[in-house]
Amino acid sequence: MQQENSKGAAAASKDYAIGKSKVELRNVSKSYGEEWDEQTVIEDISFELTPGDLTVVVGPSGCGKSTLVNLIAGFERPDSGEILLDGKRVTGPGKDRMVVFQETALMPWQTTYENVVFGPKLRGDMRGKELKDEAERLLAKVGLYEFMHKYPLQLSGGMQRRAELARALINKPSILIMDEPFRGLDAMSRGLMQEFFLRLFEENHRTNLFVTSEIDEAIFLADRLVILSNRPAQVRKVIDIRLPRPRHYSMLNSQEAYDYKREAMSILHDEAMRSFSSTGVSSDFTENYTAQPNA
Ligand SMILES: Nc1ncnc2c1ncn2[C@@H]1O[C@H](COP(=O)(O)OP(=O)(O)OP(=O)(O)O)[C@@H](O)[C@H]1O
Repeated sequence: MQQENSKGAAAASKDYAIGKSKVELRNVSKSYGEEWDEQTVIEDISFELTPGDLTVVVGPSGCGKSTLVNLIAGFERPDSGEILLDGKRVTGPGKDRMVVFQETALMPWQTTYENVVFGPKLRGDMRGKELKDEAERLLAKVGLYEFMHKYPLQLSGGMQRRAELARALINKPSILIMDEPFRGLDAMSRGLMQEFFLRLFEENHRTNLFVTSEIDEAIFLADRLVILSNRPAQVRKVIDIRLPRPRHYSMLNSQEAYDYKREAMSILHDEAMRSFSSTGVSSDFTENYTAQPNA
């Protein structure tokens, strides 16, 4: 539940109380298409986003991860089952659930600052000096203070993702949802963004859902890893990742991280095999394919 903070609290502690919501998915299913060509994408999924934790959903390409995001964000409705936010059923989108997508959603004709203030200004949630101060505080936090008057196309890919984060955070969401936000960035920018995002998360431990298809990224970030099957997506396994925080990339070389990776890879490998055999890929290929964890 969103808490009000006492006046005059420091910015960091002001952030700390925000975004500690709980999300419960109970037996959620979703299909698309008409009865005669119906395609079940999500099948009987149940798990929780626990308050203050970073839950990472990982699964094979096309298994239904974005559909899951759309359901939690309220852009889509489940066919059966329910999604609860702090015990209240989700029936549509809301600023309490902000989503950062893999494609940039920044408006190219507006400056970075204008993009960040757009939502609260439109809704009239904040205005004047309060809005300006909050936008500047967040832009400084994501390292874009000097770039606030630049247009999105004048920013690098990593900077655009950080601008999107500021644009989401200004709404003080109860949960932050990230749908493969670093996909498409080059390896160096992706690594830097992962570390940057972790620092941001570890500052206030906002309830967070992060979707990815990269195992290393998943283990590096997660408190809890939810591994999905091929479509229709079902939960194959939930693994608590107990690597210490604050995290550093070197931790991915530890035995503990290796063990997590091996377990997750083995499940995803089984899913890949099931997918190959159902599409008739030759057994020569499937027998020769083995997952090689490389922590
Ligand atoms: N609105 C829709 N109408 C019809 N089919 C849809 C719709 N949204 C998603 N699908 C189908 O659901 C399946 C899962 O798509 P989704 O984008 O959720 O998977 P994903 O795991 O996020 O994929 P990727 O790893 O490629 O990002 C796909 O077959 C897709 O075509």
